[in-house]
Amino acid sequence: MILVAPSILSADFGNLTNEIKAICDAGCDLIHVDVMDGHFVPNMTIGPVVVTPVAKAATKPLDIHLMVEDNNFFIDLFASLKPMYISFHIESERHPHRVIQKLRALGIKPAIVLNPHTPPEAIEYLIEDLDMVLLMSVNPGFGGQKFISSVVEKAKKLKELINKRNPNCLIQVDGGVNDKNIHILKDAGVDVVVAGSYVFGNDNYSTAIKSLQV
Ligand SMILES: O=C(CO)[C@@H](O)[C@H](O)COP(=O)(O)O
Ligand SMILES: [Co+2]
Repeated sequence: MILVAPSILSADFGNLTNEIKAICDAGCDLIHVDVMDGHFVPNMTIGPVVVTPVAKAATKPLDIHLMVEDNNFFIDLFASLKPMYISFHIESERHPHRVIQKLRALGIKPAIVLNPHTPPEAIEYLIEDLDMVLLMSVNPGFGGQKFISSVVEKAKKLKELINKRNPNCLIQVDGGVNDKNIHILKDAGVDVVVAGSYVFGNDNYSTAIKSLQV
C-alpha cells in the first residue's frame, strides 16, 4: 500500500499542533515538513522554533524535505528532533555522498530529491546508500501547484535503477498528488506520496488520506 505523507505547508499555521494531531489521528504514515531558505527556492518557511512543537505533537515520524543551499547547516538544526527521514536536493549539494554519510551517522534515513528536470541517472551511484529518492512533480517552493506528468516515466526509469542497485530504496513523489493521479503513480512503482493541498483542502482528512493509500 502507498504510504501518505501530508505536507504541513498547507495546514492552518494558526492552529498547527491541532492540525498535526488531526492528520496523525486520520491515519497518515509520515508528516512531511517543507523547509525553504529563500535562496535555493523563492520562498521561506519554517525552522526549529516551529518544527519542535510539531515534533512534540506528532505521533507519526517526521519526513523533513530540505529546499536549501546549505544542507549541513539545516541538518544540524533539525537532527535533535530525530526525524525518520531528511531529504536534500541533488541540485544544491556538491558532496551528496558525504551528506548521506552524515545523516546515517546521526541515525536519520537519508533521501535525495530530484527536481523535475534532473534525470534519475544523476543519482545512480548513490542509490545503494539511500533509503528513499524523492521525485518532485512540481517545481519546489510552493504548495498547490499542478502535477507535472513526466514524473511518471521518470519513476519507472528510477524503479529499474533501484531494482538493480538497492531494491529496499523507496520512491517518493511530491507535488500535485491527488486521488486522480494516485493510481498511475502506484503503477509506476511509487511507494510514498506527499500531499499538501489535497489533504488539508479536504473537510475530512481521513477520507483524503485513505483515498491515497491504494
Ligand atoms: O515540497 C513541496 C513544495 O516545494 C511540497 O511538499 C508541497 O508542499 C506539496 O504540496 P501540494 O502540491 O500537495 O499542494
Ligand atoms: Co515537499
